[in-house]
Amino acid sequence: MDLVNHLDGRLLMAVPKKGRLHDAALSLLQGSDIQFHRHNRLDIALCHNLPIALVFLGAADIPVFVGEGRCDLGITGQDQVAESRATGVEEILELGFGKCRLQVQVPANSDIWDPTKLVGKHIVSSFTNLATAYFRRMEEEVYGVEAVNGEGGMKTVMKYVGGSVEAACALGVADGIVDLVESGETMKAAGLMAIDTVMETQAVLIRSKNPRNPDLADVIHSRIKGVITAKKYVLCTYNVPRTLLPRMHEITPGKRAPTITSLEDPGWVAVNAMVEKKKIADVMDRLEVAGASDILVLQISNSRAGKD
Ligand SMILES: Nc1ncnc2c1ncn2[C@@H]1O[C@H](COP(=O)(O)OP(=O)(O)OP(=O)(O)O)[C@@H](O)[C@H]1O
Ligand SMILES: O=P(O)(O)OC[C@H]1O[C@H](OP(=O)(O)OP(=O)(O)O)[C@H](O)[C@@H]1O
Ligand SMILES: [Mg+2]
Repeated sequence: MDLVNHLDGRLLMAVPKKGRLHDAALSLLQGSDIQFHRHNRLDIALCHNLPIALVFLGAADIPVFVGEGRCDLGITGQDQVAESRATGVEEILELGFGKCRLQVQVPANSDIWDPTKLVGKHIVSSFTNLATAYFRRMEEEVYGVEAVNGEGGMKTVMKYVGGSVEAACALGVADGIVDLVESGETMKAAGLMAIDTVMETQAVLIRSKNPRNPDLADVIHSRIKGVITAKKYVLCTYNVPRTLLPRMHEITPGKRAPTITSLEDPGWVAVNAMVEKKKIADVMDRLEVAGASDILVLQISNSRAGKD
């Protein structure tokens, strides 16, 4: 198949080809009804039902491709967007997965508790741009702005490695590292401790500032937003005496406002409100105490909020 000719006129969407963001990104595409078949080993897949092609790339390369306008949309980490320094990229939607922190780490048995103590030493990271900017700030604290930006410049030595960054201290290559931490298991296993956070990150939907088909990019944005909202919220419905509505409104304000429907009994109303999944048990307890009855919670399989 001549894939290149088939790409003409299609919106190109970059998706992490492996790693921590791959599965969750594919599940978002599935929820958004972006149908495709990826041939074995091919990094480009045409969608059957939309004029879109998916491009499977490393998470670090995605902001670069989108920033240069070679792809129109992409899913990657905020850390990768910041590290790439891509200027042609907009972060348009936080996706709620791939949450972790980029942290400065040192051997747990070392006496370095303060990151300024790493100034002038050897640092290893996959995020050398972010780490360099961070240590420039530390050096400015230690030596003053002029000394750091003048002749001689940075004294901290920065080295790039593409993975398994945690091994660098044990191998004697680094005094400290800058790497991602989620559960802390990897850091602990490597005998390291975190002494500062460079940035918090999660996966984001990014968009080129000049997408090929802005209307289709908006449609995909809106579909993905709908899937995320549906995952985050449940629909809570209950009956309540009309006189208690002000209190109920406080407990379930909904996303915009709750929907109130009259019942045959003129003294009663039915209420529908979206509630964040993580708060629903507490909300149900409070509704019950406040006098609501027939409380039901329904899963939302998809959603579309419309224009804000
Ligand atoms: N432990 C983690 N928990 C949550 N999100 C993470 C974690 N590690 C990385 N990420 C996020 O995923 C992005 C891609 O990192 P990942 O390590 O999956 O990619 P990779 O290095 O291309 O793949 P691999 O490590 O499999 O070679 C990171 O930039 C970060 O945003
Ligand atoms: O705090 P934790 O839950 O242990 O997660 C953090 C680890 O996850 C990522 O590594 P990954 O699995 O991508 O391996 P890599 O180092 O080879 O990239 C990251 O680079 C950390 O090493
Ligand atoms: Mg990795």
